[in-house]
Amino acid sequence: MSRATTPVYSGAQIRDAETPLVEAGAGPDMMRRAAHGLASYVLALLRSDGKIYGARVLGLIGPGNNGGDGLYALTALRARGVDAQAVLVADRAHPQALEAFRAAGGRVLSSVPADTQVLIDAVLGTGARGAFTLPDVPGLAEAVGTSTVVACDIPSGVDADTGRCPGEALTAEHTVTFGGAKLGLLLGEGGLRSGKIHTVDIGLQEHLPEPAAWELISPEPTRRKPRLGDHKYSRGSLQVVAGSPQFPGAAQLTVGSAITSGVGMVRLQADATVSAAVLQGWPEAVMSHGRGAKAFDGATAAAIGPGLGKDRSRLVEGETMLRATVESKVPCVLDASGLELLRGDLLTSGDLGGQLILTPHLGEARRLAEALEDESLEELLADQPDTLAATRALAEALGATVLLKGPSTVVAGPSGGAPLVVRSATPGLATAGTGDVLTGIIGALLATADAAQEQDWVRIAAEGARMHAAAAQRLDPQGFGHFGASALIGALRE
Ligand SMILES: NC(=O)C1=CN([C@@H]2O[C@H](COP(=O)(O)OP(=O)(O)OC[C@H]3O[C@@H](n4cnc5c(N)ncnc54)[C@H](OP(=O)(O)O)[C@@H]3O)[C@@H](O)[C@H]2O)[C@@H](O)CC1
Ligand SMILES: [K+]
Repeated sequence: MSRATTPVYSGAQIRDAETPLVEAGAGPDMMRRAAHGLASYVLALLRSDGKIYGARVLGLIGPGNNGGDGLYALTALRARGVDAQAVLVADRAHPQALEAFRAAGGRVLSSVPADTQVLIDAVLGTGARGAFTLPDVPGLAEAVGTSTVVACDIPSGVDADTGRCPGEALTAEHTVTFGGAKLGLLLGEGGLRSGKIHTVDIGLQEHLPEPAAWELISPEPTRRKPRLGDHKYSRGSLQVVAGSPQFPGAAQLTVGSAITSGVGMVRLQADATVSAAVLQGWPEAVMSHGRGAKAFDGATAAAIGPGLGKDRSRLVEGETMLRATVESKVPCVLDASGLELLRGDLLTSGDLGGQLILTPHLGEARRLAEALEDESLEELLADQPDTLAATRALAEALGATVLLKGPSTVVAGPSGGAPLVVRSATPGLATAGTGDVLTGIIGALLATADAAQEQDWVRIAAEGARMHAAAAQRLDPQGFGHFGASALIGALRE
């Protein structure tokens, strides 16, 4: 993997890597490094907030090693003059860490002081099992609202493997995590509760296995740039089947975002009204008059689905085009109503090919699972979805690449390589039409790509999601959500 990506591990992978080191007696050293990393991070937060000496920090301490990390971090903070105290939420705490904390003058309180500036959540880490109930500590609920919550390793209540929260959970603005980023910090509800993630090296690196996933954090270096000598055909041409009289805007957004993402030519197959509307905004778009597979001649990729709605003739055109791409193995992105074309043999072949990229949101993925009559997949997509496992399972069942949209988008190929994750936690993206923009971006990337293998399609789809999220971030850094899908197109240029 390139440096554009960083590894992400399951909680179990991190624990398995730690076990032999703990058995060899390195546990205390690792805990000291973890605590030092956490204390340094909190000190930096306090410094940026004005002062360190006398600043009020409270550690919420659980019964295991996570609580031990918290207590050692409080001890280190005390050495720097921070007024760091603890509340023990269980009837026991890491004995050596508690002793060190007390020896440094730390006190165990029975409530959370109202003037707490930073609240360290060191209740549960990777040893959490089953549902969590928030501790009944006076002042805690208020402090959660007024102080900066920093999670030690992972917010308590979040499952480190999946991001699921089987019971209650704490929400952090920052998470200082040890040894490697955990899936639970990125995925599902965990992705909404972990805030900014900072990883501390505790000496595990060489003991870690292949990661369970990779996070794409900066532009994919393999993305094709125009070359001297290129012409409009050599730069790829994208065939779009989008829009219907009811949803002409979907075609505009798909075509416009494809053009803006950089492709030799974008051709649209649509009726006269939709074509006219698109041409007004995007005069460089080319209208293809052929019908069915004929319109597809010479295109290097296709984008099918946005805004076809329930329009029968448009859906038939979409299906003809989809079959043509699957048969010829030409890359294609399928979204929105296009996903409903996956019926009969298209649903059950199990071998559509990695070059076909499906981009469902959770609801669309659930409908696909239902159509597949796959109960275990439905279970993975239920109330608290396991988005990583679900994306992999859906990709495997259909034999296609699947990009499951959400606050963290997951992309998996059909034959089980490590999925890519893109954090797109920009709530402003939750508006009508932003999915059509993503389809256009991925279509353009597919049309211009020098791609041939499964992992290439996974990377292209993830790069599309990253560009989409980065555009939203540029447009709306404060997260007010004051933008629509068309504005996103204007913000695509990096
Ligand atoms: N291994 C290492 O050397 C290193 C580990 N490190 C750190 O240790 C953390 C892992 O520590 P850990 O294994 O002690 O587990 P931890 O998360 O503290 O919780 C276990 C305790 O919680 C309890 N409990 C469980 N579920 C519960 C629930 N739902 N609700 C309530 N209670 C529940 C459980 O009780 P039990 O089930 O045993 O009765 C047990 O007492 C890891 O995240 C990292 O921070 C780093 O310092 C690097 C070196
Ligand atoms: K924690």
